[in-house]
Amino acid sequence: MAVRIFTLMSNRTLHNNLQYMSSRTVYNSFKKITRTINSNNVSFNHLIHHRSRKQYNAFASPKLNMSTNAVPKMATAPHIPVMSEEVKKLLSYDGVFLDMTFGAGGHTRMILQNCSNSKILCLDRDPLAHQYATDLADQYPGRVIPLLGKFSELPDLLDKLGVCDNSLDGILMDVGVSSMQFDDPQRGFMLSQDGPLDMRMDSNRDENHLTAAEILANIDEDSLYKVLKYYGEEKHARKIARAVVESRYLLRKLRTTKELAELVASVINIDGRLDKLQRFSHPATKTFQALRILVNNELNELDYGLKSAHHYLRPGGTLVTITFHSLEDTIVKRHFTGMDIDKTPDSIGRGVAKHRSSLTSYSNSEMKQIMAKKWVNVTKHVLLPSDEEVSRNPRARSAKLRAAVKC
Ligand SMILES: C[S@@+](CC[C@H](N)C(=O)[O-])C[C@H]1O[C@@H](n2cnc3c(N)ncnc32)[C@H](O)[C@@H]1O
Repeated sequence: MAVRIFTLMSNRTLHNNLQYMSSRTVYNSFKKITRTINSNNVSFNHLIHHRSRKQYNAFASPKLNMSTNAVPKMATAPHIPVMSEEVKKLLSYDGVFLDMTFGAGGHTRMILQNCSNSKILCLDRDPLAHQYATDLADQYPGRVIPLLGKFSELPDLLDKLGVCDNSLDGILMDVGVSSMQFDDPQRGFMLSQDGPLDMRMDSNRDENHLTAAEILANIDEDSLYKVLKYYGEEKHARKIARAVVESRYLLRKLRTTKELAELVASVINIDGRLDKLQRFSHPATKTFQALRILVNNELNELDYGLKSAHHYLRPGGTLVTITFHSLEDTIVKRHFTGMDIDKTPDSIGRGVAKHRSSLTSYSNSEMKQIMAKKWVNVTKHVLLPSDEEVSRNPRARSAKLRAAVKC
């Protein structure tokens, strides 16, 4: 059986994505990773775990008196929506919205309650989140349309519903992993508790979607090094990549989060690092981040999602994005500033410098490119969560919010 790592990923999109990292070598390494994984047979026998579902039912239950202003408690809320007040201000008008990252529906619920004539299309790639959206649709008849799929599947899903281009009034993308995904050891994102090394946001939705364990069992050292270096910004990428490959000969294949976390900790030989809040962070945190991005093809998906958002928003409609690490924020920034995303920053700089030295003004084609602006930024600078929010919900600490209106 041929196994594809990146479904629906054209070479062009992959190429564009990797340009963000300003490195041609990463692109080449990914071609190699894709080839390596294409040539392997794997089995898919993971089950979807519904533990978090119970939490959600408790959270969504009318008995808990879910008002918009109520801050859900950690013990009951499966995911606390980040920068909700800021999102509320930016999307506080009636219309048809698209929540591209429904999760546990915290932001959607806030929009439904704040804008009583609004309707919301609710997309998520995770079947568990989709089930939550279906439950919410029962609570708000005729106002919520649940959609199961990835950003790259959005055009097909919207086509089936007859949603036209340039028609949506507002879109939200709160990218990354939800607390339901993080906090369930069976999903494989967690460092502190053992579980299968899975990391697929889609669970078993696509039988060709490889788990982290399957990738680690097949990837070559150089490709893994590049994944860890660019997606994880991991200083010890080379050592870790070598150890993972060598472990195949010494141990049985890496199968659990604990096995990987221990291997990384033993290799880089530091007890831990401090995060932004000066809290202990496990030495394998960056390795886990890199793998998660790879398993879910997150940067390509984000690039595709931003293009689709532009396509379906009406002129004057607002897109709000929340990202959680610099690689994602760079992609959003480059879309919003209209930087030519097929060019690296270096090549743009060199091109302009060369042009300026030979001519005193911009050429017609360059001028057209400047005029063809797609977005106008609503927020002058990136918005960050307040100290109060971070102390209430430490997971908000690295959030960055940007908003732009479609031209
Ligand atoms: C941070 S959570 C969103 C939380 C949500 N705003 C809330 O208030 O509960 C991110 C969600 O986006 C989903 N997601 C991430 N990448 C996606 C993609 N490419 N396509 C569709 N959903 C995606 C994840 O499955 C996850 O449920």
